Amino acid sequence: MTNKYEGYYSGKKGEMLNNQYQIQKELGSGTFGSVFQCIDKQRSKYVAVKILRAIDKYYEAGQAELKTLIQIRPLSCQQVVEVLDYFDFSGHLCIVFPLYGQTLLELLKANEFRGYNIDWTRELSKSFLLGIQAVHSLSKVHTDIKPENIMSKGKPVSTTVRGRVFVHPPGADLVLIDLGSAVEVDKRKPVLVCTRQYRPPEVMLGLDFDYKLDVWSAGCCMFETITGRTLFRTHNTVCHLMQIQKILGKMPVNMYQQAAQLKRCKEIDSYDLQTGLWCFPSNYDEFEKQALAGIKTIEDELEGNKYSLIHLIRWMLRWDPNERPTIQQVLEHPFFNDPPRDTKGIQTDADDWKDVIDAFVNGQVSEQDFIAWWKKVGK
Ligand SMILES: Nc1ncnc2c1ncn2[C@@H]1O[C@H](COP(=O)(O)OP(=O)(O)OP(=O)(O)O)[C@@H](O)[C@H]1O
Repeated sequence: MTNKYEGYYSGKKGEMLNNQYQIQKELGSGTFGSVFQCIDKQRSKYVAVKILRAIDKYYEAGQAELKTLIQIRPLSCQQVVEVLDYFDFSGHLCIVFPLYGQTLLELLKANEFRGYNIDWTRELSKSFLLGIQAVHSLSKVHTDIKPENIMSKGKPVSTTVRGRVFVHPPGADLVLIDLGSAVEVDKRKPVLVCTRQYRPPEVMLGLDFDYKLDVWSAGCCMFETITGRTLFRTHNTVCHLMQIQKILGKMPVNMYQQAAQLKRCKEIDSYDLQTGLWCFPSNYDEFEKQALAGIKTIEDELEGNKYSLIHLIRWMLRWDPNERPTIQQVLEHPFFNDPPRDTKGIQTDADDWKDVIDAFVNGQVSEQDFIAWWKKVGK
């Protein structure tokens, strides 16, 4: 039955869709529709059926998602959701996917938000970055990279390491889902895309965005994978920009100048041109002040981890999208070539390299020079 006002389909257990898919239970729902676990009666296997809302704009969004899914199929990328079938059912566009395990958010929750160790973080990140790379190869920006849109392919398993149980995907197989917000890079419009916590500054400022939007969001997801914590926790744009400022330092003035010229950012008055700082808006919540006080620099937040990871996340989280690496550069970063290490041994390389780190943080060493040095010292 369709909810007349919101257009969601409320599927009942046992109901047949398209004479082939029998509904078992609802797996989740989002802005665009609901996802049900079903049994494919023809192939005798479980599948996930996304039933788009029966409202024109969501039907059209579903068609756009389908188009991207079909375009990406020839790449045979194992890290992007696969489309198995699609059909119209009572005015709802339905898309059939393999049944995956749990979202990265659910996995982090199952581990009580303790985060994964560095070796798991490397493998899990590589997996979803390859998914993003496939989307970018179609000249599209995903625009909604977040732990809820990254899923374990298989049913998660529990492993005990030194008395501690942790839940993880079998292998490190993750898959990027929800291509419903993907936009062609040439046809993108300066609209408010991306889920709040993973939204980069250029989107908040109303500037044009491109592939580097996904790089920012992926950096936030990598931070969350290693720490178990969401990097930016706020619902207010200015407070969000202030949190970024606390972590990364001052926003480049040219970004303010562009935003002021384009006049798409209604919070622009909270930027103080004299000090070059974002300042609390009049409508901020006391909670926002506390959240800001709890924020440290990336180096402090990730203290105790290998510097290659700290360096990479810092690079992915540059204010200026032009200074962020491409997904290709991310995947080629030394972090992904580090030999796996046991959690006990990883402590920190940072002490050995303090001078180079300081030079990088102070802007005296460029990314390229840093990587060249890195390769030279055999890392
Ligand atoms: N193939 C799948 N297997 C198992 N569960 C799935 C699958 N696809 C989606 N889900 C579940 O359904 C939820 C919603 O899916 P999806 O993100 O595609 O919907 P949406 O309406 O586009 O959401 P959003 O509002 O985030 O854009 C997911 O977070 C996940 O929990």
